[in-house]
Amino acid sequence: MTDIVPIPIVVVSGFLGSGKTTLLLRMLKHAKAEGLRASVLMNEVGSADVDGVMISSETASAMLARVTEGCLCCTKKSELSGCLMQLAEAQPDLILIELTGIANPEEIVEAMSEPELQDKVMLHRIVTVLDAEHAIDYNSIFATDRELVHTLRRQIEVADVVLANKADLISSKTAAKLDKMVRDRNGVCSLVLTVRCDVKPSLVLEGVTVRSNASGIGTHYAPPVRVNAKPAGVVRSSSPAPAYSMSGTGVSSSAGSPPKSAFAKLPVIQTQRQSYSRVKTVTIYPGTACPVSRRTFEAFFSGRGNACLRAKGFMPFGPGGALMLFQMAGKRIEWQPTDYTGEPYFVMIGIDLDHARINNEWEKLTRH
Ligand SMILES: Nc1nc2c(ncn2[C@@H]2O[C@H](COP(=O)(O)OP(=O)(O)OP(=O)(O)O)[C@@H](O)[C@H]2O)c(=O)[nH]1
Repeated sequence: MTDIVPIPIVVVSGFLGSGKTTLLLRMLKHAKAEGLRASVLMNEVGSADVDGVMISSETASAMLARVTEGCLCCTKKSELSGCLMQLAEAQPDLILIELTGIANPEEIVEAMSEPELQDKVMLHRIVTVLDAEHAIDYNSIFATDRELVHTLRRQIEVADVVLANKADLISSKTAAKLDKMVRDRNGVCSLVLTVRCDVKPSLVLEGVTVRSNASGIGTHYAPPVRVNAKPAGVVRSSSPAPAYSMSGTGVSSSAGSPPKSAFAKLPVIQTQRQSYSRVKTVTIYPGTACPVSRRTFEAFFSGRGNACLRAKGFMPFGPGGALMLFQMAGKRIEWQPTDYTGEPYFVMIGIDLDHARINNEWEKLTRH
């Protein structure tokens, strides 16, 4: 007998700039090498979709859907089921969802349980990427935004896999603190220290196989097995030993495969709250002949504290004015070459960002 098997979904969550797109790119590369057709749903809290530009140049065979200007877990939740229906129609072997850095993944799971989606898609894994350099301090840094603190906590509590990413930037002492912080919140997840999300792809994609035909009939996908029967909202402290741990010098793995999503069939908590309250975004289009130097541009973001948690965009600071991908995460700035050929722009994301003030400051800077 053959069954129509729902398409597995991997949800990638984690705070702004932690490394979600880095992980997504790795998983897409792996999927392609394995002959898996992956579709992607990207969500950006602002109006400009920098990550979507990076993903589209990486995913020749995949279908890409984008939701911008809001968070799929709250303000844009009503769009999620339509997007997933659309992506499912193309019968990919896998759907990857990259959430905004301020999204609560449990809300996505809730939306997936809508009747029209139930036999089309199923949760495979929730993977949360942490910025190992800063994650321990989030509670104190964001103390004034209770919704955000709750969201960041839930990102860890409901994850099947937690990547403590940016391990190149932390000491072993910080790694030990991080290990404890994650384990206090989630005793069952696989927890791995990573640099640039370099993780064994099987930890995320094990069990995902090529669907044998376009209708999905005859696939060998094994449905998730719950490893934890406690209701959502309960901190899972006593639990089976994780398949991977973060102790010692880094990753260690034990025998056996990592668990399928523990969260797939947990009772859903109906929550009405927004996942953040004070995080705002500003997008600036400086024009093709940007009148400031790269150094002045970089200085524009410094000293802003929580008012600039993340910035990214495309600016003409490459050789001969070529566009470069600009990334600022955790106060660190990176520049990379890009295929993007559109108009230069950058996005700033921060707490209580004042749109008019940022615009004024930018204009003032460019007049000198
Ligand atoms: N030093 C260091 N930088 C990293 C690592 N992983 C990612 N980055 C950099 O961190 C920045 C943010 O990475 P992304 O993958 O875009 O993070 P993200 O979570 O998708 O960001 P948003 O979706 O915009 O919130 C980029 O400049 C990356 O190159 C790492 O392990 N170490």
